Amino acid sequence: MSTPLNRAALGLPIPPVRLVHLGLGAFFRAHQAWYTQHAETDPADPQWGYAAFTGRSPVMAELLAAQDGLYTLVERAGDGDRHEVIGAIAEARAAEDVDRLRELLAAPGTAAVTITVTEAAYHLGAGLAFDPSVPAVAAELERLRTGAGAPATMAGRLVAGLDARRRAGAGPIAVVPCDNLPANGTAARHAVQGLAAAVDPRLGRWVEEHVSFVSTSIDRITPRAEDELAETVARETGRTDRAPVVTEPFSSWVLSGEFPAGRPAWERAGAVFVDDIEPFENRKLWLLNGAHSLLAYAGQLRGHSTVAEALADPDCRDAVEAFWDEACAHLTAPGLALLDYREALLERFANPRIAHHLAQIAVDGSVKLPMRAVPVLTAERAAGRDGRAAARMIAAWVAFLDGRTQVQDTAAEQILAADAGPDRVRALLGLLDRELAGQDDVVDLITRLAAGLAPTTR
Ligand SMILES: NC(=O)c1ccc[n+]([C@@H]2O[C@H](COP(=O)([O-])OP(=O)(O)OC[C@H]3O[C@@H](n4cnc5c(N)ncnc54)[C@H](O)[C@@H]3O)[C@@H](O)[C@H]2O)c1
Ligand SMILES: O=P(O)(O)OC[C@@H](O)[C@@H](O)[C@H](O)[C@H](O)CO
Repeated sequence: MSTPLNRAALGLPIPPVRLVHLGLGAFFRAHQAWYTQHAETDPADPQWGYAAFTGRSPVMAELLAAQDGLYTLVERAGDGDRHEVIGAIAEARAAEDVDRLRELLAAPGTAAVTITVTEAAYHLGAGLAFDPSVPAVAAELERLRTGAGAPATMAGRLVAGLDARRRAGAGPIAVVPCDNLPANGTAARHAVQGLAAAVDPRLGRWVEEHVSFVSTSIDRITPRAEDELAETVARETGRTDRAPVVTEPFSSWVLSGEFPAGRPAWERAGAVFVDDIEPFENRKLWLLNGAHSLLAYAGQLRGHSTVAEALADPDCRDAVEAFWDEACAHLTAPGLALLDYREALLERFANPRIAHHLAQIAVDGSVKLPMRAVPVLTAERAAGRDGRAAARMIAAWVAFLDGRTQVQDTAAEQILAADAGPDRVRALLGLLDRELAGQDDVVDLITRLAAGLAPTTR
């Protein structure tokens, strides 16, 4: 018989809320919440707690609220599992509870807001810039200006909360995006400050002066939990947990920026604070996430369903190694230890006990490939080479999309509307990078590579 998961039974105090999170998904619970718990000096008297809001569906908030914000983090190594109850979430809230978000941000004790809402949810335009003509942004602007309807996007909700903080005179705060975007602090600033300024220039100026947007490079492979995880946890721990998370043992967090209202001592848990984050970001986004996207499309075309399966296929593995060779030519900062990094990635990807589904990684390719394939392809071309390994990632995406009637992508409409004729590759490439789409030799190369990757040639 298993026992319920609650604070009274485990003798776990509720930490005071001094942090807010937007996007209560698996990664936040495996990463930022874990770092926060491990930053405490006295687990019996924690100093930093989270109020965490879902991004869309309220389900995770309901599940966690029913177990006092507690959940089991399963660290899954190749040779076994380690279970830990995480207590850093003091409050779990539905995304719609914007009144509570306003209240929390208006409190001077709230020091930082972390974010994991997926790359697409920043709703940025070309060059990751603020663009009021993006439909989700235009609709949010209308709601915020007229008050007709509650804010419904990450940036809109944050702008509403920051406005409450300004009115309360609660002082400066840090915003810490933890999504896989390059210069994610700048991207978050564009999304939030851009929207604030468009709603009210005074609010825009306040955000500029009082909000520190911290850039981060975040890493811990955290796949969607399998249905049977709750059962396994009950068997192993003797506790009923309706919201466990599975993750790998490895974790890394590199941050760059100011925390004007303080922060947990995340460095106690291994976080690293740097002045120049770009080389770390590019190493992670190109080598890890780039390889993931390549495997997601090329691997599924060859009939594989997980990262480990695809990596075991020599054809996919060679494509990854070739892409890494190209990317590494442009990772020239000292101290990146690229050979060790690549070796460690191969080991992490091959973890046979982590079922990281390629279908999950394949979502939103139109948003991810501009950060994972395009920079390497562009850099290779600038160096006088054709960038064929990076082009192959794009070709695999094109071949993967071929003939589909449904696509999980924020640009699904444009993808499905792309003409099936000779201009198809150019149209799809145009969704990733307009300049590359204007270059005939790039379009030809991707067309040829895609033809060689079609599922029928498996
Ligand atoms: N899972 C990982 O291994 C990992 C590692 C590093 C970084 N990340 C970053 O974290 C993000 C979330 O990953 P996850 O594993 O937690 O996914 P998840 O599906 O478990 O959670 C996603 C969260 O984002 C919210 N969300 C999704 N679309 C949204 C939208 N349009 N507007 C507002 N909120 C939205 C969801 O409601 C949910 O709270 C990734 O997209 C990535 O940028 C993930
Ligand atoms: O989370 P996404 O959708 O941005 O990308 C899918 C994976 O590449 C990603 O989740 C990695 O597993 C993660 O970035 C590892 O730290």
